Amino acid sequence: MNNIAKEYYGTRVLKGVDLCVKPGEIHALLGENGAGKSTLMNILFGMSVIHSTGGFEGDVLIDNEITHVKSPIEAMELGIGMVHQEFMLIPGYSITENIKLNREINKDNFINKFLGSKLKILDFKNMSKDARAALDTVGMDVDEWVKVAGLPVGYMQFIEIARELDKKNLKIIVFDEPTAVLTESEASRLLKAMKKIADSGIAILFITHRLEEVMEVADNITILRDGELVAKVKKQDTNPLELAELMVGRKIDGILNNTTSSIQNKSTILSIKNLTVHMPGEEVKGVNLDIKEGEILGIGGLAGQGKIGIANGVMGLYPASGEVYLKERELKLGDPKEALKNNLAFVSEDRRGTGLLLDSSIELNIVITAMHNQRKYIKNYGPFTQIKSKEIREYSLKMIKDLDIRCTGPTQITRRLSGGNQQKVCIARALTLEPTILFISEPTRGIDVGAKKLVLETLVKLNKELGMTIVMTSSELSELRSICNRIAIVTEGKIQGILKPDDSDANYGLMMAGNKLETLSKGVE
Ligand SMILES: Nc1ncnc2c1ncn2[C@@H]1O[C@H](COP(=O)(O)OP(=O)(O)OP(=O)(O)O)[C@@H](O)[C@H]1O
Repeated sequence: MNNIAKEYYGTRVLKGVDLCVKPGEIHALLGENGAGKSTLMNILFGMSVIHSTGGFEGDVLIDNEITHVKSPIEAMELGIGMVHQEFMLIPGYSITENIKLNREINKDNFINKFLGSKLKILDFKNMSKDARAALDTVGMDVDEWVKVAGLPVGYMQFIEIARELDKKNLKIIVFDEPTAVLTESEASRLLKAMKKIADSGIAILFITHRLEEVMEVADNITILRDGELVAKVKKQDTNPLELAELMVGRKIDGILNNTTSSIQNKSTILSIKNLTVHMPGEEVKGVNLDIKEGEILGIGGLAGQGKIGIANGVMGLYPASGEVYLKERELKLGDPKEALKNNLAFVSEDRRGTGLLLDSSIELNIVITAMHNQRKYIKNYGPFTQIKSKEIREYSLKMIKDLDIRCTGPTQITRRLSGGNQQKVCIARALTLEPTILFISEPTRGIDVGAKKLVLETLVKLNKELGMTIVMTSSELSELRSICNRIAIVTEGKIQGILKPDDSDANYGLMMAGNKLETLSKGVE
């Protein structure tokens, strides 16, 4: 891609960017939230958001030929593939049917010989063979005829990749934060699969915020900042700190280490008893957990083991049974309004379900739930209500600064923000409720290294200054260990045990693999 420039509604978001990827290379594309990575990829894929907003300048060359891709279908025909962050699989279909969707193999039979090709039947044997080959490349040994519904979320990513690999003309494949939903072991399997794919001559464009992964697999790295190309480096000539500094344009200090205060004398604020939650792929099967007032409790564990289901169950988003007590009051399960009424707030792990009002301003999105549920920022004069616009503006500006939301200002509509910045608006919206307990899942998913620290710092600040109890679910152990007082590990839908943030890596590994470590972490519970 040569000298690419793009404007959205008068704002330049790409300014003369070059990106060159060779066959068989793993090329990392890095940049802060809003740096322009997705926009560059949208140009490569010929997405309509680009054409409908005035197109772009510069040239895209594929195999040295200027090729302006007009649509995603054309991109696919040209051998450009994409592994979506939001899985696009059909749950009721088997793995093979998903891999071969729209590229089914047919065979002749007695009837179609006479009545035409429309009556050909599916050639299951050859479809199976192709699916198996693609699954083997990504190192997935699950049966290829198993239904996708109910498989752990970690598997979905591998099926998406297998589907791309099965397209025989694939030349370049874009991985957009592929490990964000994976656990550490799954992520390392994915990185291995990426190397194997690259070895077969397919180029990989790797977008990630995890710099250690870049150091592990990338050959070359392109870094964008504010829509400009700031550096092209070879992996062997750099290190994660330098990459982080190139991305944000300033010195970065290490991940914060919260000096966790003792929770021993604290009383229980939320008591969960025998909770079961029917969340597909994240079933909770009898969780007992006491959450202490004013603590930051981490919930960790491998994908598909149920850690994600706990907050979703308590907040009433999935059918649940068992008992949950807020102090002495029993909460009605299965009703999201009940949770909000009791001043519990939730930042979901599900990016698609974040429910932003995409055509409304950042400031309205930040305050809307608090306005509706708590009558905050509203003044009543008899039958009339007035919105406190000045206070909303001031508060939004503070949130924009605290969470480093990259935008043109509080009135910008959220649709025009990058994915990571939309995430930050969701976090700000939950914080505005000043909840008694904040459930926050995967708080830094999709958020760049610089802003990650800010988000975690904001959580610590709210915990310390307002005494907010926080329950944070994350697949990043380092993140849990950096700010939590205690970390509950979930395996097979139950709490396997509770660890201290400074317990050894080996103990974390053992517990996540399902071992009971009774003698560990005395005094933690
Ligand atoms: N549809 C749109 N309309 C207007 N502006 C947009 C649109 N999509 C993106 N932008 C703007 O373009 C800039 C680059 O955004 P982009 O999504 O490319 O960033 P990114 O590097 O992919 O970020 P992230 O890591 O958060 O996904 C941002 O300033 C964003 O606000």
